[in-house]
Amino acid sequence: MRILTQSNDPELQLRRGLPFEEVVQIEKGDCCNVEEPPVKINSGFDVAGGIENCMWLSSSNSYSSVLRRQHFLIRSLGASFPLQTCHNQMERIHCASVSIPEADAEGVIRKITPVLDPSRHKGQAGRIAVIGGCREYTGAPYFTAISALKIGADLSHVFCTKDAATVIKSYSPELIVHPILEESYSVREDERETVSSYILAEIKKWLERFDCIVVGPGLGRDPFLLNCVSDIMRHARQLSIPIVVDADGLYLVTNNIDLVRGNSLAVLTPNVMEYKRLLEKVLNCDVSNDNQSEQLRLLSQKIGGVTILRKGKEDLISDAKTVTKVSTFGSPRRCGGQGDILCGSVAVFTSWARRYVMSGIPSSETSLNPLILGCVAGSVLLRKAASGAFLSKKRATLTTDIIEFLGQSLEEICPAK
Ligand SMILES: NC(=O)C1=CN([C@@H]2O[C@H](COP(=O)(O)OP(=O)(O)OC[C@H]3O[C@@H](n4cnc5c(N)ncnc54)[C@H](OP(=O)(O)O)[C@@H]3O)[C@@H](O)[C@H]2O)[C@@H](O)CC1
Ligand SMILES: Nc1ncnc2c1ncn2[C@@H]1O[C@H](COP(=O)(O)OP(=O)(O)OP(=O)(O)O)[C@@H](O)[C@H]1O
Ligand SMILES: [Mg+2]
Repeated sequence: MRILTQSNDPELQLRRGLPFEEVVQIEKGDCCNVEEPPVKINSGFDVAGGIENCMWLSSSNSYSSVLRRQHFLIRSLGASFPLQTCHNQMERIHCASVSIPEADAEGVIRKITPVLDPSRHKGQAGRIAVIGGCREYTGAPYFTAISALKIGADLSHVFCTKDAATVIKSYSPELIVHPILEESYSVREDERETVSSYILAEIKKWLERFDCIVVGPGLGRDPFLLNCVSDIMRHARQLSIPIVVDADGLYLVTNNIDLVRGNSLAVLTPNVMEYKRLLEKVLNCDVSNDNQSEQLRLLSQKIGGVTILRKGKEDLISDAKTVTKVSTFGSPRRCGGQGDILCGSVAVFTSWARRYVMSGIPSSETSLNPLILGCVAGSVLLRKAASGAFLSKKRATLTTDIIEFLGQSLEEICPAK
């Protein structure tokens, strides 16, 4: 038997003309007769003699049946490999790649979505704040804030610059827009200290009322503005307010990772590029497609266990302890703004998941990190709304169309009693 020595990717093996061998699942600790000694999986434990979750591929069957069987066996593994130490050249795991378990995302939504109880009052279904919106970007903070409302939050605030405030207010009377932030061009050098103190004091009046804040959509990269937002993030952390960091908030955090390091109430939602930049900065390595699960978990661990939702064709989610994914629904349309919807969705569901977990209802979900639950729920709802919008609008699908499908998508998963 030969373990895949070149790569986890059977297709790559094929291209290299290497033969496959019988697909065999080896139970943990089994010994097996292999012509070659088992390859050491550099994961802090020795597999010589006993095999830990290794896979072989068969040369007797056709490639597709091999791949099918391999996927079946991998799914049955459901294993979580121990952490890999990350060198500049990620050590390759010499076993077929292990698929990441799919979350029961709709089940999570049904569990954590609160009933519309007539005895509850305004605000109890969620108060969300978006910190973002500048001269250049006004759509993103609107997408995030209105999505939170459309999903079921009671109040949605936007803290943005003066230039952006009038524009965002004009998009919707539903949003409470605070023109508090400033960019460098509108602040004299000698006033910066005073202005940034004023900005923090103004936001402090509101912060502790929020169940979750989203930092980044349409924030832009103005140094003065980002410095003020850093102070706001530190204050939110002192108040133990959950925080979702997206878009230019990730630009800020990637360059100041201590803003979120070790914050168990922080969720990062990087897209492909933002993830690449974060990985380079924190782990000093490239994105590896061979062991996405371990790499994501290691990244989260290196940042002290923050929850990371790696956006993409499949949304991968980890808090360094668990790794799960959401790959259902989705649409082939890649219009700008879908990530903004996602972080608004994650913010609402995270606040609901925390209430659910703190309610003490005995359930398998209550043992999970509520931020993981919020990411799973936030992701599947965005993806379901995107697929609904695409079915109706096809290539003309816009982010505003997807937002219009959020309510119906949630209703289909979890009907309002
Ligand atoms: N209507 C509005 O107001 C909206 C405002 N928004 C706000 O804009 C700000 C910047 O956000 P962003 O997404 O444009 O910047 P970022 O993600 O750094 O991409 C930079 C470059 O990376 C690349 N790239 C991106 N994705 C990739 C992929 N999947 N796979 C491969 N490559 C990929 C791509 O480069 P290229 O393709 O040109 O090589 C892209 O140009 C931020 O504050 C956000 O909130 C947006 O939310 C949209 C709606
Ligand atoms: N190739 C894909 N196929 C299906 N769904 C995808 C694909 N890429 C992303 N998605 C879905 O779209 C969501 C947003 O991902 P995207 O990469 O567009 O974020 P973003 O670049 O931050 O968006 P924004 O334009 O708002 O900044 C993801 O959470 C994922 O569910
Ligand atoms: Mg984005």
